[in-house]
Amino acid sequence: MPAAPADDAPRSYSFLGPSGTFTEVALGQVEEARGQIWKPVSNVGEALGDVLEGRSTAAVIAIENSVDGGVSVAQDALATMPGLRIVGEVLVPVNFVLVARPGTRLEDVSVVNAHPVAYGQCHLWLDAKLPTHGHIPASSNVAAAASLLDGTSTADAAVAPPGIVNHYDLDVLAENIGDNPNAVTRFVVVSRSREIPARTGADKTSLIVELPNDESGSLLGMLEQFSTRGVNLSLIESRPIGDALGRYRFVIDALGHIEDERMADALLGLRRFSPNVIFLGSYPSADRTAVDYHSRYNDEVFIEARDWLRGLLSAEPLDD
Ligand SMILES: O=C(O)C(=O)C[C@]1(C(=O)O)C=C[C@@H](O)C=C1
Repeated sequence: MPAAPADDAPRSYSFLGPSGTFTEVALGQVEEARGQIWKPVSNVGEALGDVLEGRSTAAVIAIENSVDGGVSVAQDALATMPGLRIVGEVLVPVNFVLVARPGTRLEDVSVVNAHPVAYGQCHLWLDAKLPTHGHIPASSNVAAAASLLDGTSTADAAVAPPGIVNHYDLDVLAENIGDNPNAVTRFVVVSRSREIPARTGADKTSLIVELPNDESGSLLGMLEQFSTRGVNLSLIESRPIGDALGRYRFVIDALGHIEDERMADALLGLRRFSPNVIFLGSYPSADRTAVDYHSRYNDEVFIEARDWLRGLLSAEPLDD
């Protein structure tokens, strides 16, 4: 295992680069990262590898977009790289421009370079304005834009964040090309620390859960672990496990903290039920909205019920 850095050593944060990405904007919202080392990397796997192997204290990665859904590359990496924990989340409003080399006109564009998640958020506009265009996937939108100028791209244009013109000498062919003007991307801070952020009352718990094989109703059985404890979910997505057709794992965000009795009890239920539960972390939710739940799922109600059971088992004489 890599040696732990000294307490006063500068901390390093890996993020999808180069400079100018939405991921960098997200990192800017992470208080602990201010004044620390920011390390641009080429992809999510490299960012998480940096954390696992001790080259970085933490990584910031995109995990969910309000238009395009879960970022599957990030979900799959978290499912298959044991030892990582989510310790925080931030939300970034996203919108996009189409940029090209100076002098290019919109009608000259036949191939567009874009990160797949950004492309998924702009395809209505692109299909309407450039119906015959082709798409080349990029590692990030800023990398797509930069490659138009360094001679490495065969594309005519790139989808990029609006601030791109502050970094590169490119023409903006169109603004606000996102399909939804209110699009938001959710980013998570991933670390190797086993320390769970303190409970705030406005928390999320991220999990990956597999279902028992070939049991009818097992999806319902998994959901019941949450519903019978009054735990609400804010995200549930299936991702293929990859070893056979029809085998999926579920990526879940549940509202609450592992120290909430109802969440702890749901986790115990999941652990008994599922062949594989990965606890990815409990952390304050970005919108700081207190978790709403019925009073019958208060901590006190769980504690009282446990005391009642203990009382039934004890040899103490009954009170009159
Ligand atoms: O960070 C960036 O700017 C990216 O290009 C990556 C990314 C992503 O990975 O989802 C980030 C946010 C946007 O929603 C689209 C793309």
